[in-house]
Amino acid sequence: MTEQQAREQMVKLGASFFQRGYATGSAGNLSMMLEDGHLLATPTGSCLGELDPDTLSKVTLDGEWLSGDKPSKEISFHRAIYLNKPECKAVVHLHSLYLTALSCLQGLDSKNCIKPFTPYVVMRVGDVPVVPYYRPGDARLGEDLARLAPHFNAFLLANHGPVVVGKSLREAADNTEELEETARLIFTLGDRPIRYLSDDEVAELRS
Ligand SMILES: O=C(CO)COP(=O)(O)O
Ligand SMILES: [Zn+2]
Repeated sequence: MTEQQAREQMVKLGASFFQRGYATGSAGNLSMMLEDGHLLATPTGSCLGELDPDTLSKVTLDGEWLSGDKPSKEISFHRAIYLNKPECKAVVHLHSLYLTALSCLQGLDSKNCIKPFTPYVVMRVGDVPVVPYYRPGDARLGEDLARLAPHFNAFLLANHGPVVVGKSLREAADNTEELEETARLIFTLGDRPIRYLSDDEVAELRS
């Protein structure tokens, strides 16, 4: 994919998230690795529904701002993931309604906040650890994600929202939607007893 195609894809996926209510206002940020090894990211304060391919931020893996508008304040946690997970080529962070609601619950299992009850989360994403609450932009988000990145494909920032990685921006976006819909199912099911997948059923999906 050329850099221009990458820019256009980021604009298109941002608009798609926004139009379907997964992103609102100026919350959330996207990034992807370009073929030259630099990162393309959404500018700080930008609305995912109104991105401009020509003003997207370009930064080095070391965090040097090369071109475009000022990068997201979360660029350091995006970088921490790329630096610690070589197969990761894209990162999606949203404040989507149901995952953010889930992130505000007390008593989440910090090792995996989504106990499997449908197959796709297991097949596509796996366990989702919880990162403790820090204010947006705090360097500790990057420190914690650096530690977790080698082992997981998605993370829930407590009282904030999801972070999902992928081998492409398309994959990271699809997996974010899968997780968001799963969180929606959790709230839809409410207090009704859930038949969780058994250990054998989960193992079969992972094999
Ligand atoms: O989601 C956000 C902070 O966590 C949005 O921040 P940016 O506008 O700087 O990307
Ligand atoms: Zn955020």
